[in-house]
Amino acid sequence: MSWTHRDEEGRGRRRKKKEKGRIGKKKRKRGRKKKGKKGKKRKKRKKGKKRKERKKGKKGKKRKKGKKRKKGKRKNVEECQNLVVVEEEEVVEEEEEEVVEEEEEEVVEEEEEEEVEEEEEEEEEVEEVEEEEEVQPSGQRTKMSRAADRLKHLIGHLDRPSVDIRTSPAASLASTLPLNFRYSLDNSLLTPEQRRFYEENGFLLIKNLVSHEDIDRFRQEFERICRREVDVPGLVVMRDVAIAKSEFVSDQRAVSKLQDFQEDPELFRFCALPQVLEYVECFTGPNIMAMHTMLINKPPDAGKKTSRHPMHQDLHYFPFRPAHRIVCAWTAMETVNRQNGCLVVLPGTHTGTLKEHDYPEWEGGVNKMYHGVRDFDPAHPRVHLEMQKGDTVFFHPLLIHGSGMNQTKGFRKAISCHYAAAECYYIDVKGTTQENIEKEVKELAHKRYNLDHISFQDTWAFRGRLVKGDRISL
Ligand SMILES: CCCCCCCCCCCCCCCCC(=O)SCCNC(=O)CCNC(=O)[C@H](O)C(C)(C)COP(=O)(O)OP(=O)(O)OC[C@H]1O[C@@H](n2cnc3c(N)ncnc32)[C@H](O)[C@@H]1OP(=O)(O)O
Ligand SMILES: O=C(O)CCC(=O)C(=O)O
Repeated sequence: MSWTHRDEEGRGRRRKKKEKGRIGKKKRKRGRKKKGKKGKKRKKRKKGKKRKERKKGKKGKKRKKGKKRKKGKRKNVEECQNLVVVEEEEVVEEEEEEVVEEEEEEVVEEEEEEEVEEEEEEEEEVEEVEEEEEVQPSGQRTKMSRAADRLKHLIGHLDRPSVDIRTSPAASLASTLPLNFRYSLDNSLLTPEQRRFYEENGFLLIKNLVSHEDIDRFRQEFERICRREVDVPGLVVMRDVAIAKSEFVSDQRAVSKLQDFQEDPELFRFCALPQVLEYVECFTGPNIMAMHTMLINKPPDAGKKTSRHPMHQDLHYFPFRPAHRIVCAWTAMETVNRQNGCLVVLPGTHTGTLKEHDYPEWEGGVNKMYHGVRDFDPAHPRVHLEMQKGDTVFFHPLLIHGSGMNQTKGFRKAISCHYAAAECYYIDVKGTTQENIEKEVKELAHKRYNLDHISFQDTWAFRGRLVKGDRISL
């Protein structure tokens, strides 16, 4: 079963296939684009009355939509199944259902879902509704079928102009984005399907994105660091809690994670790889900061399950916003699977809020700063992201995720970077659920660097590096 959206190598082939099916859609799209601005304005005036009438009828319509809304939700899970491995039995049944679904039915579902969204967002999207009606050159509506009309509207959504990320006031970033494309920006890289997948699930897996040659170089550099052949300023070396107090071994067996390798030119190359950045840009926009870097060397579990990473949301660690302009790129440096503790994600949780985090009550102890979400729905479908060397997953900082125990004898390696739009802004976490991590980070800064008055925000400003465009507010 395939669980990725795209294999880089297979990209061209699949695109061609899709293109074929989209010819009709494209024609309609072109028709709309040809409309001039004057025509649009004339239409706007005429449509004012229509809008009022629509709003009048909206309340009654909304009540009827309850059933359809449910259907839309189910579809999110189904789409996810098409692209990822889902173990839950229930979900497998749903997947089988989907296999027998006709293409036609899918289109109708899309239309229905779109209709629900359309109504929910009608207030903000008046402009777009107008644009849809302007497709007719004569000013009169053609006899286009209702279904085709809706499909055209959907295409209109996929074809939105870029969302403009401004430097200030930062708060406007969150409020001005259309709800249905809240988590990604207009771009020419993601297919509508990929974009929709990220919007609905909060992650996107791209196969074979980073070359084996690059990964081998990162591995060699990691080994050199472990052998202490290179000294990297600012680097934080973590040992698993199970071995932290044991005798020092000066090789990779003693290191479970490297953090903050921004001053290591070889490892930091990962953060600036063009093929990674082009995906990152779909979420952050063109001004990109690499805020946090890690090379994770998940050790074989010493029998106390300390190699697990509790379920968490990365945003818990970040005093900057907005969340939807932050993204993590996590690349497998070898095969990662359930045996050696692959990533586990709860699809769709990125649409929720930041939850309270604290140390999990694990018998075998837990690594420093490894906070877990206090409560999440244990029945939420889980997706195990099994990946091959070079595969890269991009995920949202509110997505609840973690990783399992490494039950093998090998060290499971991955390299990652958290990126943020340089336009993001720092927030004060006082009085929020992030106060506990703020306290720990400040203590660590004091202990390591003797920095007494450094703020939580400054620990990030100090470590962040620009990788593309201009450094703005971060
Ligand atoms: C300019 C200021 C810079 C400040 C640096 C801030 C770092 C902030 C990290 C933020 C992470 C953001 C991540 C976002 C992405 C999502 C995630 O990855 S979630 C997980 C995030 N957390 C971490 O990655 C932290 C992991 N922990 C570590 O890296 C290390 O534990 C450590 C915090 C670096 C340990 O540092 P330090 O206190 O300097 O360690 P030691 O001096 O070696 O040991 C002190 C003490 O603690 C014991 N110990 C050592 N390692 C561990 C461990 N892994 N778990 C538990 N305890 C550990 C050690 O035995 C010593 O104990 P003692 O009793 O004092 O002898
Ligand atoms: O690599 C892992 O095991 C977990 C990484 C993770 O959860 C993270 O980067 O936030």
